[in-house]
Amino acid sequence: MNSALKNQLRQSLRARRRQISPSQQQLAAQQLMQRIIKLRAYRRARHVAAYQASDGEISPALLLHHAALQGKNCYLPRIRFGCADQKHMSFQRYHPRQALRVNRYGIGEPAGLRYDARSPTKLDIVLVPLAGFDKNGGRLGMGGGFYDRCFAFKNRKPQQKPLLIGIAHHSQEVSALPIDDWDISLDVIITDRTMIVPRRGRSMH
Ligand SMILES: Nc1nc2c(c(=O)[nH]1)N(C=O)[C@@H](CNc1ccc(C(=O)N[C@@H](CCC(=O)O)C(=O)O)cc1)CN2
Ligand SMILES: Nc1ncnc2c1ncn2[C@@H]1O[C@H](COP(=O)(O)OP(=O)(O)OP(=O)(O)O)[C@@H](O)[C@H]1O
Repeated sequence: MNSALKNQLRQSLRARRRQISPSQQQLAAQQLMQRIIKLRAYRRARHVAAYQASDGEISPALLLHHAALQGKNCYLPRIRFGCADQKHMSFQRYHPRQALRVNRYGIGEPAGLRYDARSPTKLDIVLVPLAGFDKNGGRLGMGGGFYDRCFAFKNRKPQQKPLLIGIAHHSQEVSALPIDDWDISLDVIITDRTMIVPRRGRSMH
């Protein structure tokens, strides 16, 4: 069963990610930002979504800061649980340094009454968190299916916006992930060491 295999891999990759030292985390975040700001897709983007790093994830905070200074609109995911614990995720407008509220997973998300969400189809680029990735654009997430549901439309029309950029520490690469039908694939993967464009990904330069 894929789900047992995925859970096992997820646990070990998350444990590995949590071992990364604070100084290596800082360096990795800088290297990541330097790589992303060179991309044409980033320079052209008006609406950029990322996430609030947690659990040893590589931090997109420097990049979001850069994006805000460039006058781009920034967004963070906000999760919601509906009837029968149905999981939903939206992208809420975010200004770096804005106060965040911690969700049930201990991850900061935009709070407050202003519900300034933008449709996922109207974002230009999304920096996607992941537990593991492979060179084909395969992604292993945290197991909630939040990103898979939110960007399911990309599986039908891969050329459609937004560009999904998986970001990770290089040590999160695995040779081949178990992939299910519903899994989204990444258009490009950027780590602190490299940029990987899966064969069916769009041209990035
Ligand atoms: N930084 C960040 N934000 C994100 C995600 C992410 O992967 N990274 N998400 C990507 O989807 C969504 C949140 N998804 C998550 C799903 C599971 C767990 C998690 O820690 N699960 C625990 C069990 C917790 C519980 O059920 O009480 C675990 O597996 O140990 C965290 C986030 C939206 N925001
Ligand atoms: N498009 C979808 N529609 C309905 N259910 C889905 C969809 N995508 C994923 N799921 C459900 O979500 C659950 C978790 O999937 P999976 O383990 O692939 O999550 P993940 O990609 O690791 O998580 P995340 O995207 O939150 O980081 C699965 O049980 C799956 O049935």
